[in-house]
Formats: sequence, structure tokens, C-alpha cells
Amino acid sequence: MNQPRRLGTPLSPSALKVMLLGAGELGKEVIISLQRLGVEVIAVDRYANAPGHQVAHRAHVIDMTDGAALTALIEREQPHLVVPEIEAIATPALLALEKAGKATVIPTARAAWLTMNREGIRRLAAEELGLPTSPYRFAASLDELRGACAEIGFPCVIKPVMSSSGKGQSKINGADEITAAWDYAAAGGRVDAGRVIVEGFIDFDYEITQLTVRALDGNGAPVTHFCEPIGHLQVHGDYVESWQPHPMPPLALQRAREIARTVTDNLGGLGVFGVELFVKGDMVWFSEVSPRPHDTGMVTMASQRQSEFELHAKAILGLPVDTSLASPAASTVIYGQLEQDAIAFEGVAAALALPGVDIRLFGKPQSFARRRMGVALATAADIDRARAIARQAAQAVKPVPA
Ligand SMILES: Nc1ncnc2c1ncn2[C@@H]1O[C@H](COP(=O)(O)OP(=O)(O)OP(=O)(O)O)[C@@H](O)[C@H]1O
Ligand SMILES: NCC(=O)N[C@@H]1O[C@H](COP(=O)([O-])[O-])[C@@H](O)[C@H]1O
Ligand SMILES: [Mg+2]
Repeated sequence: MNQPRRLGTPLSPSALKVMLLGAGELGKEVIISLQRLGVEVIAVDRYANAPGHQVAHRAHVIDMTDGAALTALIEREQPHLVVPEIEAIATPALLALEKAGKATVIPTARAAWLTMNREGIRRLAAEELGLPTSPYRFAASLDELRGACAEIGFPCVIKPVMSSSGKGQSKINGADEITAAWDYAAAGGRVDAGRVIVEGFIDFDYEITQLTVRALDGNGAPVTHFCEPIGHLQVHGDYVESWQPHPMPPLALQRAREIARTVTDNLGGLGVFGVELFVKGDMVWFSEVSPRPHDTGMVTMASQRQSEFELHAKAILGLPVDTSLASPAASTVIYGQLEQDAIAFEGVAAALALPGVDIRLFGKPQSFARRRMGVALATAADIDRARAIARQAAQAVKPVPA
């Protein structure tokens, strides 16, 4: 099937239809990119008026971890492509639909299934592909967790096997913190699988996301493209700042791309992958991979000629892509700060008055203190300046009660 998809007219019999499973800030941008190519988009999420719902042709609210509900919706809508946007999806249902020839899943149903669970992707990367990772163990009870921590040693990082954006994740320094970490993981997992991973703590110099795109070239031949490395800062396992290009010594960059190629070749399919890597000197460790655009990649809306969202949209349609950098840039997250519905934002004009700044407000209907509600973007002559300006812009934007 090395052919681009035939583009048609939305809401007509010739429409090319794409269904997004998850319609948060990342999906919203993918949807906008698809709409620019005249694709009919159906957005699905677990709550009403999700960011992507607001820009799609049709919106559905279902529990995407319910395999029967997910299958019924896909069979009813019959999209040409199903595009997972979050991890917490009934991926066995996607595997079954793909096997029955009833759905094409991006990049593949197997990739969505393997990456929904840290155990799937970690065992593939470390045990099958032989990639360097932190040492790790899995545990399904508090007792097993005590044993796993004793083997891995301290400090270590404990995470639910199914979670994202740092939810339920703790770094602990000693055995006295194990019980609290177990309870926190149980509360924070998006799907309570009652299972955690313990990882040895990697004392990295910096971490990057290596955005990797599997696309077809103009002749229909498969090609792997690499974006410039994205550096980022995480607090409590959640990204707060990212920048591109992150400078790297040639050997570390080569290793990062070898790892990214190995894992994405194995996962297969078409689209953007966010390969998360830890770097110390010339040493590079694989951490995890998103078979979809990555939150730290929001910086590409400012830094690249084609953002990671445009790259994903084009790649999944079988169109050629361009991963070139346009300018150094940075992104800083705007958190909700308030626990309220329907908040308002002040200070956007002051933020936009700063040089090279742009702002995205996602339109999430409900704010939590640590919920990502928007992002400030800044381009500048170098990443240090871009980071300083993006931070200043994010601080200027003030969530306020409506
Ligand atoms: N073994 C480790 N050693 C050192 N730091 C770690 C380790 N595991 C995680 N971290 C830190 O925590 C961050 C989040 O971890 P991870 O990516 O596994 O969580 P996540 O919940 O999947 O987050 P996201 O969904 O945003 O990718 C990492 O980017 C890194 O900063
Ligand atoms: N690290 C994964 C990530 O950033 N995913 C993005 O966050 C949304 C969920 O946000 P919410 O939790 O605020 O609803 C997801 O829909 C996706 O866009
Ligand atoms: Mg991560």
C-alpha cells in the first residue's frame, strides 16, 4: 500500500475519514493539520468538549478503555484511519479490528498495544532489541515491590505500568518510601492494572525527544526522517519546558538516532514517533516511545517548517514530509493553577508583545492546578534566549476565575 491516500471532500461520499482516539491538545493540532488537507475528522475522548472535539467535524464521548464501545463506534463510523492520541485505549480491540481488516490503526495496532503498557515496550526495547535502558523490575503487590526495589537499589523511580505525563510516578531514595510510592502509583494509573515498574535512576546530563517520522517519499518509497533533537525539562515526571535544537556531541546524536531507528523500524507503520532518550556524555539510554506526536514536540509549532502535527498528518496520509528546522525555539507550559471549570486568561496581550512569541490556549473545559491548559512558544537567535522569552511569556498569562 505504498500509495498516498486519495483526498476527497469532507462530509461527502468522496471524504477521506480519520478518527482520533483522544482529542487533547496534541490531537487538536493534528486535526487542524488534517482539516487543512480536506480530511473529514471524527474526534473521540472520555469527556465532552475536549480540545480536539472543538475543531473536528464530529465528536464522540466514550470510555475508550471499553473494548466493546470502541469497536461499536469504529464499526459505525468506518474511518479510513484510526489514530490513537493517548495510551489509555482498549488496544486489544484495535488489534482485533485490524486483524479482521476493519480498521487501519496508526502507526499499527501492535505499536499502540505495546506502548500502552510500559511492560510491553520496555521488554521489546531491552530484551528483544537489545537497546540500553535503565535496569528495571515489575511488581504486582507491595511485597513484590519491596523485593524489586532491593534488587534495583536506590534511588529508583516507581511508575504505574499504565500512566502518562508523570501520573502516579515517584522517585524514592530509600525503603521507607516504598509504601507511599505504591499507594501513589495505584491512585495515579490511568487504568489501574495493579502493576508497577521500578527503574534504576539514571543520572543523565540531559534528556531529549528524538522525533522520528516514518513517511513515504514522492515515489511511494518508505523513508525514516529525523527532526533535530528536542531538549526538555520535566518536573514530577511532567514536561514543563522544551527547546529545539538541543546541541549534542556527534557520537551521542548518532547513537540516539540508531536507537530511534531500531525501535521505530520494529514498531512499523507510518507517522511521527517521540523517542525519549537519556544522555550522559556519549552514553544514550532508551526510556520510552510514543507512536504519535509528543508533548515536548509542541515546540515544533515554532521551530520547524512543518510542526510534528503537520508531519503526522502528512505521513499517515502517505504524503512526503519535510523535517527541517526553521529557527531555534522553546516552549513553556501554562498550567491551570486553579481547580475550576471554565476559567479565563489574562495577560495574553503582554505575552504576545514579547519578541517572537506565540500562545496556544487549548480550551479544556475544566482546570486543575497541574493540568496543562496552554503553552507559550518563542523563537529567538538561540535556545537560551528562546527559553528565557518563552518562560516570561508563560508567566505573563494568568489563569483567573471566570
Ligand atoms: N529511570 C529514570 N531515571 C531518571 N529519570 C527518570 C527515569 N524515569 C523517568 N524519569 C524522569 O521522569 C520523566 C517522566 O518519565 P516517563 O516518560 O517514564 O513518564 P510518563 O508518565 O510516560 O511521561 P510522558 O507521558 O510525559 O512521557 C522522564 O522524562 C525523566 O525526566
Ligand atoms: N504526555 C502525554 C500528553 O501530553 N498527552 C496529551 O495530553 C492530553 C490529556 O490531557 P489531560 O490529562 O489534561 O486531559 C492528551 O489527550 C494528549 O493531547
Ligand atoms: Mg515520557
